[in-house]
Amino acid sequence: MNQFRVLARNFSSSSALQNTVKNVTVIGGGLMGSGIAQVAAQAGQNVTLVDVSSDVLVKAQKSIGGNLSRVAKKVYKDKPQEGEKFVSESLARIKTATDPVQAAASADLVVEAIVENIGVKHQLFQKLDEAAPAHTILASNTSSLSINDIASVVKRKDKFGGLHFFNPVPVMRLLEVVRGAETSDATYKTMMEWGKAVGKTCITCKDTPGFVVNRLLVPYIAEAVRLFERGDASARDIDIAMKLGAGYPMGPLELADYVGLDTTKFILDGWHKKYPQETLFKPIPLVDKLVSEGKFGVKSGEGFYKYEKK
Ligand SMILES: CCCCCCCC(=O)CC(=O)SCCNC(=O)CCNC(=O)[C@H](O)C(C)(C)COP(=O)(O)OP(=O)(O)OC[C@H]1O[C@@H](n2cnc3c(N)ncnc32)[C@H](O)[C@@H]1OP(=O)(O)O
Ligand SMILES: NC(=O)C1=CN([C@@H]2O[C@H](COP(=O)(O)OP(=O)(O)OC[C@H]3O[C@@H](n4cnc5c(N)ncnc54)[C@H](O)[C@@H]3O)[C@@H](O)[C@H]2O)C=CC1
Repeated sequence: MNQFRVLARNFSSSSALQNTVKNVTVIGGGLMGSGIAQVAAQAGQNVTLVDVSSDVLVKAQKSIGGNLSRVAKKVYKDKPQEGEKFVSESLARIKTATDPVQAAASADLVVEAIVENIGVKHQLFQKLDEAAPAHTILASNTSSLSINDIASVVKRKDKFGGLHFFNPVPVMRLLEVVRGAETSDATYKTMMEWGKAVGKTCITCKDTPGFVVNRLLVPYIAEAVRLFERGDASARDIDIAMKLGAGYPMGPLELADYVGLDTTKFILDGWHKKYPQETLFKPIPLVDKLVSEGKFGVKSGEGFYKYEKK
């Protein structure tokens, strides 16, 4: 089913959840945080979007507005006035802030989507744990770090878990709900219900490297780069092969450019350090070279392919 229809259906289906999660604070207003804020606001929740940078928040509001209009054009194709109302009401539900402590004080759920750095995440969660009311659930959108490692600094380990979204958030239909070692049944249930309320299909995974999707995607992308590095096939042909032969929407090298080669390197290096015996996670000289040259993929204008700079 089309994602936009799923969203439309869910605008009215979140009433059961409204008793538990009414106010959501999303920390990190970048690529993922802005998407998470959008889907929560679309589903009728009050959202506070927090970033250290007010410029990022201005940019996030602009991109959310644009993406909401895309949704409205599809869901309210024949009712443009309702579409406009949907956009303005959803936008009005999103407040912005630069102080996570203040923003957590009124939250039922906090979703963290800041930089993928365990030290920075620890500093933030320590503050949030102190500032948020006792009932508040704290969750991380980390793509590669361990939920238990992140949760190690909070007291409320029973109210901590992983909510892993996919890029682009408004379009990708999956949410991975990750239980840490001490996540309670009640917290898990609320996270699953919240995911459904924001229009996602939820799957559950233990706290293992990359959960389901990235555990499979990272070795797949890594093998594609190694294939290209060996000169077995051109980048274009590898991508065409996986799109037309395996039905993927993007080929593996296009996808590596899309998620960022710096991110790919960061994940591989982190996992290699933690699991040195696992050959699938071994560093890839070509990725290291491209990253050292500043070729991160779409965001820098060049990776395996060249892109127009935005
Ligand atoms: C080493 C790896 C390690 C991973 C690192 C960390 C990452 C993670 O933790 C987890 C991840 O996110 S992994 C990445 C997951 N994402 C993917 O695999 C994306 C694959 N690509 C696609 O699905 C489509 O090309 C895509 C949907 C992107 C674009 O589709 P198309 O090529 O058909 O382009 P369009 O025709 O422009 O768009 C299709 C429909 O989607 C709408 N749309 C696109 N972008 C949007 C956005 N940003 N916001 C809202 N709507 C959006 C677009 O309007 C269109 O809608 P329809 O007209 O209804 O089809
Ligand atoms: N980019 C992707 O495809 C995906 C990323 N993720 C994860 O989501 C998280 C965020 O990733 P992106 O949105 O791509 O990053 P991004 O770089 O676009 O956004 C991160 C934002 O966090 C802000 N920030 C940094 N430290 C902060 C702090 N202490 N308090 C408040 N804001 C702070 C930055 O100013 C920046 O705007 C990471 O953990 C990443 O692993 C998960 C799924 C997919």
